Amino acid sequence: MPHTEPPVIEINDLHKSFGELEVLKGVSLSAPRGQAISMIGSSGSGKSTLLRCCNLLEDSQSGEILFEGEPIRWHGTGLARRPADRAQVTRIRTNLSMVFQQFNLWSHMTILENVMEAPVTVLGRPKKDVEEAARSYLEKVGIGDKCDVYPAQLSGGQQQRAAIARALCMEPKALLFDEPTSALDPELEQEVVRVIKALAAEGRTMIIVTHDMRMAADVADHVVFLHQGKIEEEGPPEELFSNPKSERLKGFLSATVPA
Ligand SMILES: Nc1ncnc2c1ncn2[C@@H]1O[C@H](COP(=O)(O)OP(=O)(O)OP(=O)(O)O)[C@@H](O)[C@H]1O
Repeated sequence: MPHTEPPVIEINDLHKSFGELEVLKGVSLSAPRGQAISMIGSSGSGKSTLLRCCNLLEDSQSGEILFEGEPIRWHGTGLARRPADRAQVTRIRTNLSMVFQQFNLWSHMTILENVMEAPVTVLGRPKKDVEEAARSYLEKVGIGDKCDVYPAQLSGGQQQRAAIARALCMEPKALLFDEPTSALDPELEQEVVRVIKALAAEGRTMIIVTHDMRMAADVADHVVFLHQGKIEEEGPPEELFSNPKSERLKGFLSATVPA
């Protein structure tokens, strides 16, 4: 029998509320290894929440989350449901590196120290090996000459590329991007988009929440359109963007894609 590899991340019928507000209303999503997924949708549709549920930064009230086929174990139900096994959460979280809109670099550390911090302190990897890897990832994202400067000395685009190098240095199974270009001036956006595109071309598993429809189309193998906490439509970018089926997606695209 052929061996079918489980997806890196699989979510089945996930429900998530903040108090009375139900934000995810039964979402199922699968991120097979090597696939880049763009997640689009109006403000408030639940994109960031879904991304944060993937690496357990948010709790959820019902539904399954699996990492490489391994289900998250829960205790409690409803609003009291929490992951039951902290060690499992830590292991999964270190395998799903997140890149945030606001970069979240440590301001008191140099760029090299920022990139080295988690692999050394969280994963306990030897400093010498991590430094070598960190320098090569900084080179890869085009800021190999910025190792010894502090974040405040860099442009937003350079800081975001440093944050991507930091995520890569954890050698994760997937990268989760939460609006990676939204805080950047348009002229700096492109340098970050180029890096993300190169990562997609390498076959990295990625989920990218974005308002940038061009990036969503260029980078992804698969696009998911979220509307009010449900997946309204999904498919390959060439189909979704040129031949949207649902009226909601048509309306969303006509409001967001420049003519
Ligand atoms: N920590 C929280 N506490 C309460 N409500 C929250 C919290 N985080 C998000 N929400 C609410 O959940 C809904 C979905 O938010 P989310 O950030 O996931 O949407 P989004 O699609 O990513 O939006 P945007 O594109 O504006 O970032 C919104 O109504 C938001 O106000």
